[in-house]
Amino acid sequence: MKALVFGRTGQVAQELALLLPEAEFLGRDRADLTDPAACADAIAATDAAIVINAAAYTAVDKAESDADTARLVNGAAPAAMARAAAARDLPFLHVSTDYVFDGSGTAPWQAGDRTGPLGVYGQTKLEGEDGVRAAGGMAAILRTSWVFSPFGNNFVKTMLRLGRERDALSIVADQIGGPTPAGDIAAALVAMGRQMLDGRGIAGTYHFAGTPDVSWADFAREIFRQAGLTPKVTDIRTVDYPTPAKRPANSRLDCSALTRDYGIARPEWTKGLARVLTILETTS
Ligand SMILES: NC(=O)C1=CN([C@@H]2O[C@H](COP(=O)(O)OP(=O)(O)OC[C@H]3O[C@@H](n4cnc5c(N)ncnc54)[C@H](OP(=O)(O)O)[C@@H]3O)[C@@H](O)[C@H]2O)C=CC1
Ligand SMILES: Cc1cn([C@H]2C[C@H](O)[C@@H](COP(=O)(O)OP(=O)(O)O[C@H]3O[C@@H](C)C(=O)[C@@H](O)[C@H]3O)O2)c(=O)[nH]c1=O
Ligand SMILES: [Mg+2]
Repeated sequence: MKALVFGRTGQVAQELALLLPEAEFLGRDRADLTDPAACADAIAATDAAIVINAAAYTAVDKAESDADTARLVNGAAPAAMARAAAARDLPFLHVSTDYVFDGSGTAPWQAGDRTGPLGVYGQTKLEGEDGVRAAGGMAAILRTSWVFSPFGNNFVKTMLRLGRERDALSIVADQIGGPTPAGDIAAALVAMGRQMLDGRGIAGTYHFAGTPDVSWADFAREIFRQAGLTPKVTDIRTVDYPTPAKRPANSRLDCSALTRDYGIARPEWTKGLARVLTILETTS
């Protein structure tokens, strides 16, 4: 699939590179998302058949004190990309987050549910979504959650480091969501892209997360179990782990629309975790 991908070093971008060696990946040096017009120019000039945005400002706490940058990268740039793609009739795939929701209740969120971001990251990601939806064209937004991979920074790699350093860890147990392997996100994007290029795509906002839903503490326990590490994990509440940005308590995503419209099912994240641990073992 001849794709133009924004992002080169990120988790999803690196997994996309494994699936799409023929695609073109634009790093920060080729397209800086703080310059939305430059992103639009790259799309205007491309000979690719489809555009994927896998870049974002993902430092959730740092965004609280760096809102202007986060707003350009997560808000203005995806909007400009979507307009440029629509102007050329190119399908556009964009990735978003569970953090657009306020985390209330316990029911899995549907794509059309009321949003209510609790912090700057979620707010700016929502602005990006709104810009993509307003641009029209064959655009799909894939909201996902709790992404992990062998690449970059993520909760799995943090836990492996802390689990080797410490005998005991305190992990929040009142935030519930679906950990999602970046490799499965990349595969979902490729499958959606192919269906769009075949004329079978449906524009809209979709959810995609690994199953089952768990707390961060339970996620940590499974990481340690599979990795053969034995730190004691204590459940704590969000109020006992203060952070600059507030995070949603309920991040459960209802992913059934993606299965209905694109035939893509929720991946079992324990399997993706095993693959990630194998890759990390053989590369470290
Ligand atoms: N990580 C997660 O847990 C989750 C992520 N998502 C979403 O999934 C998508 C992919 O995330 P993920 O792969 O984890 O992201 P990463 O944090 O792994 O990577 C982010 C990427 O964006 C790039 N980037 C950041 N700022 C700029 C900029 N100004 N110009 C150009 N590139 C920039 C980074 O480049 P560089 O290396 O140069 O900084 C990096 O390649 C994003 O849309 C994110 O919001 C959704 C839910 C959960
Ligand atoms: C390291 C650590 C974290 N935690 C908590 C903090 C937080 O609530 C949770 C996860 O920590 P993180 O810093 O990985 O969380 P965070 O960076 O907020 O992860 C989010 O990233 C963005 C990009 C998304 O889009 C979200 O889907 C989500 O994946 O674990 C502990 O309770 N104890 C610990 O020792
Ligand atoms: Mg983080």
